[in-house]
Amino acid sequence: MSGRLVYLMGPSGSGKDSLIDAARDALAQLDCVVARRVITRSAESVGEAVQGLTPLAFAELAREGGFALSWRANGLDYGIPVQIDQWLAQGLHVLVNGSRAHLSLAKERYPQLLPILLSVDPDVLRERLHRRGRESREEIEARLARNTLFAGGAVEDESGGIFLLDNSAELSTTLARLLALLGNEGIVEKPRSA
Ligand SMILES: Nc1ncnc2c1ncn2[C@@H]1O[C@H](COP(=O)(O)OP(=O)(O)OP(=O)(O)O)[C@@H](O)[C@H]1O
Ligand SMILES: O=P(O)(O)OC[C@H]1O[C@H](OP(=O)(O)O)[C@H](O)[C@@H]1O
Repeated sequence: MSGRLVYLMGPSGSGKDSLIDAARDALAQLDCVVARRVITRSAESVGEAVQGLTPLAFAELAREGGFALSWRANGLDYGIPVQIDQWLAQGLHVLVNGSRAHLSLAKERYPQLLPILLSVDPDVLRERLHRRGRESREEIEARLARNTLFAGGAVEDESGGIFLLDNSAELSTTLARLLALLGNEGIVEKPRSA
């Protein structure tokens, strides 16, 4: 039986990495693996544990079929290693930190994927990006501007089967709601044989 791809997306700064980190132990109990992304981001950047590659090395890996999913955003290339297909085939669930713009292509490859959109109040988002301090002021403005591409669009629409998760308040509240959602979708701890 194959596992389910959990596709977590949302604006830069909405808290995807924080939520994934907070959920890591609980996800392991649910046989849900978190995919490690490959990003052409400099190794000095603060943030999630990713594999950093040069644009050239990234392109080479993409040509060799190394990515199950890949996209370009915020001036960077992002890739999800093709290894996730093995995990899914083994019955493990896989959570990816995805891109809103890439959702429709991701759905083509993984029709059963569970799309979750993390959102946050715009003023809170700006404040969190500045406080995190990973990007320059200009880069932060570009990231905030990118959100207008999605405002009011299909990706915000729950009727398209996308689950909306608000992270404007406490992370622990968002975590509890994420785990409840996964449970409702049948992603539950498997009974262990003695
Ligand atoms: N519920 C929350 N309450 C307060 N601060 C939060 C909350 N969730 C996340 N943060 C903080 O907001 C900032 C952005 O969070 P995070 O880096 O997890 O976002 P992200 O969606 O992964 O962004 P990106 O896509 O750019 O990597 C971080 O400094 C994080 O500590
Ligand atoms: O704007 P959209 O298409 O949703 O996504 C763009 C990409 O930017 C963010 O990454 P990061 O802030 O560079 O870590 C997201 O995680 C995503 O991968």
